[in-house]
Amino acid sequence: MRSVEQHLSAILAGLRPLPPFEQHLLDAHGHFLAEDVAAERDLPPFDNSAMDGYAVRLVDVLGASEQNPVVLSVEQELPAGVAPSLIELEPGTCARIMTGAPVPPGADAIVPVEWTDAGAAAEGSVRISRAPGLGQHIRTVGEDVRSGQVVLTEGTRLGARQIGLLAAIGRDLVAVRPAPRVVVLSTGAELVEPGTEPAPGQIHDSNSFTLATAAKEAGAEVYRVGMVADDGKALLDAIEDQLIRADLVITSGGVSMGAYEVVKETLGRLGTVEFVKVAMQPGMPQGFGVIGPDQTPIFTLPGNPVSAYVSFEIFVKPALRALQGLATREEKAETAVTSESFDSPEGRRQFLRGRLVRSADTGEHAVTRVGLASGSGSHLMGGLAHADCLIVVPEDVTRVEQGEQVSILRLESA
Ligand SMILES: Nc1nc2c(c(=O)[nH]1)N[C@H]1C(S)=C(S)[C@@H](COP(=O)(O)OP(=O)(O)OC[C@H]3O[C@@H](n4cnc5c(N)ncnc54)[C@H](O)[C@@H]3O)O[C@H]1N2
Ligand code: MOO
Repeated sequence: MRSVEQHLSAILAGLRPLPPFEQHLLDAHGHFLAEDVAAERDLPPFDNSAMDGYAVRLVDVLGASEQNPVVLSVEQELPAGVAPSLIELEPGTCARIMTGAPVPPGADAIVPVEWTDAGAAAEGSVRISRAPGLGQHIRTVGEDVRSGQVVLTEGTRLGARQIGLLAAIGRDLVAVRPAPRVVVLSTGAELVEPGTEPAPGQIHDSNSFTLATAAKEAGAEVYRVGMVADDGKALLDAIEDQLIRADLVITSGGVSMGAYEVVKETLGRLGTVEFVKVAMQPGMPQGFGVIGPDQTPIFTLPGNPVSAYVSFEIFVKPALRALQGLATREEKAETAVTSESFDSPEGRRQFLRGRLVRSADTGEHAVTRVGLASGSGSHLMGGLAHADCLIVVPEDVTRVEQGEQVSILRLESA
């Protein structure tokens, strides 16, 4: 049997990041940057006012107070957007200025309009009753971002705040990784679509829904094909039809030891997909390889619903990250104290469904505690839906006692 690490390494060795492409800002949203972005100009690009008020020479207004106001003649009018042909502020004068307007040469502080009579007393002059500090209310050139500074690094996911920064420094196009296009199909003669009444012996296909939405949560663009009959030709035809729009294919079912293991039998014959046993529970029977003219990677996950999901978390998610040019796992290893005792199979890494327990009094947990969300059966979907982490029990541990530290992997929810 292969270890989890050996199988993951074998998978990652066969994957390259998808080629980057240039996108307009709005379309780049949600994608990962494929370049370091440096600012081509300073931000703010020029000294400008943070207040509606009056640009002054500080020496002219020092000591101004309600009792001893200073009166200055208003020689300039500076709305935001004025051309930079600014005139030097003469001593004893000031400029009426709006928020965002460039500060004229000579001015070294802004008096907010609230500290003045707004020119009410006499035409062409303003009465100032309070002095600002040196440079007060002036936003200086480059104080936010310097020209040449790297503002966002490769691998950053572009959300609203990052897109806003790119726009602020004047970028309209950025190189990003495309969302991997993932095709999901399920095999099994017993499967029917949700919303239809299963005949005796039939069950609803849940794997293709779990896997499609998990792939979407991991940043993929997903095509759920649904169910394919347990027939080798139908399976190959369905996969070949889909390859045109796939950067990655995921199947579930048909990979263990049964008499009708269509995936294993059909893809095994191609010689490019390897079927192995991995020392884990759930998720022991695994397949990975490439298929078609473009050597599209394909995962053949086990059919048991929890096995398929755990296999996705442990193997497919890192692969989707690799296709997007990212390090394989984002999360740091965490630990928690178990509130229950349980057994674990020898020689296999067990991934149990866990639920973090919040302390009733504070709502905080200085020590993270975790309980079981369900038993370890690979068919128990109810418990999986209520889990918020996987408890990871090493291969050589067969018993965990209540109160012991265990490793956990947090599960994301939409
Ligand atoms: N003799 C052995 N039997 C089994 C072994 C083994 O080593 N020797 N391994 C077991 C383990 S572990 C797993 S996991 C499963 C893997 O089975 P397959 O990948 O071949 O999947 P199926 O046989 O098609 O289905 C297994 C189980 O899951 C249900 N299923 C399948 N697809 C779906 C779906 N899309 N939605 C919901 N449920 C699905 C299916 O009905 C079966 O109950 O093999 C064990 N057996
Ligand atoms: O290894 Mo299977 O995936 O436990 O149910």
